[in-house]
Amino acid sequence: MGTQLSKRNMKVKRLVVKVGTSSLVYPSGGLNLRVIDQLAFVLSTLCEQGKEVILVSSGAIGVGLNALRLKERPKEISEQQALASIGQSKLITMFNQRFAHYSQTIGQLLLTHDVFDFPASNQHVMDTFDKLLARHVVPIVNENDSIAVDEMDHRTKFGDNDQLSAIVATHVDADLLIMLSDIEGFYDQNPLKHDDAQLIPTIHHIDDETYAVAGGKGSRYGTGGMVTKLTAAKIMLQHNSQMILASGKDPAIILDILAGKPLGTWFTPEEKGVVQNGK
Ligand SMILES: Nc1ncnc2c1ncn2[C@@H]1O[C@H](COP(=O)(O)OP(=O)(O)O)[C@@H](O)[C@H]1O
Ligand SMILES: N[C@@H](CCC(=O)OP(=O)(O)O)C(=O)O
Repeated sequence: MGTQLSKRNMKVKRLVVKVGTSSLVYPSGGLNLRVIDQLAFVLSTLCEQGKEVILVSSGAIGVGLNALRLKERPKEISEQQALASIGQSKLITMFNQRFAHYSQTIGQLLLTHDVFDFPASNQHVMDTFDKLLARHVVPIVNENDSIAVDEMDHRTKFGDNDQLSAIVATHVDADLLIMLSDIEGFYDQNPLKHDDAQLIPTIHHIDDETYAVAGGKGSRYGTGGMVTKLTAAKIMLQHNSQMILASGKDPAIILDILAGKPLGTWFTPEEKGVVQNGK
């Protein structure tokens, strides 16, 4: 546990932040305006400091459910896709308002998996990211839930935004992926079921043993639970990059993470996992 007290070495120019539905939507269904506003403030501040920031935001279906006052996610795909269409436009409107309050321009990118599979479309989406970042705009990314569907050999779904955020982060060569969830980090057992679960501060390798302690989702809005977060971390490690899993309750945590404070769980290749002792 010695690393808990040491500052992390964080040199980040290009950053991807992923925020899950559980951080954006209250258990009762309403939008968490405080979190949205703080995210807008923190990410705008980082842009002002010259960093390049991409936000991958979930929430389309959760916000759509609330807009129609539905308590349960409908089973039918077309119903879910209609909800995503309603929720995504409300969500981006809210982000637009809050970022505008901090004089920050945003852009919306709704992606499907095939974009990354075909070289020309992959190149185009990369060019779009580059142009937006060069103009100090924050791209806000989600899966295009209203049209994504898998058929035969045509794969358009990512399945979950944890993997989408890692795919985006590796494609744009981000220095760091910060994954904000409803939990402080990765624990040695599911903290919802075990009171004595311990937070693991640093992970260099993900193997079957790591997956064995990853449980399912924590709220009715979450999708993948810890399994999809580990898969995202694995994608980052394979790309010799890093991810920090931390709580999205207070998005100001992003500033502390970038300052090197040992918060959450740091998934990092061994050679990058250097800490500055005593600073
Ligand atoms: N080993 C573990 N460490 C931390 N959380 C775990 C673990 N196993 C299962 N979980 C659960 O995973 C949940 C986070 O996943 P999820 O509900 O999908 O969140 P999000 O909406 O942020 O994507 C936590 O609330 C927790 O209950
Ligand atoms: N694209 C979906 C979210 C999928 C997803 O992975 O959700 P979450 O587990 O809350 O990050 C939506 O916007 O509702």
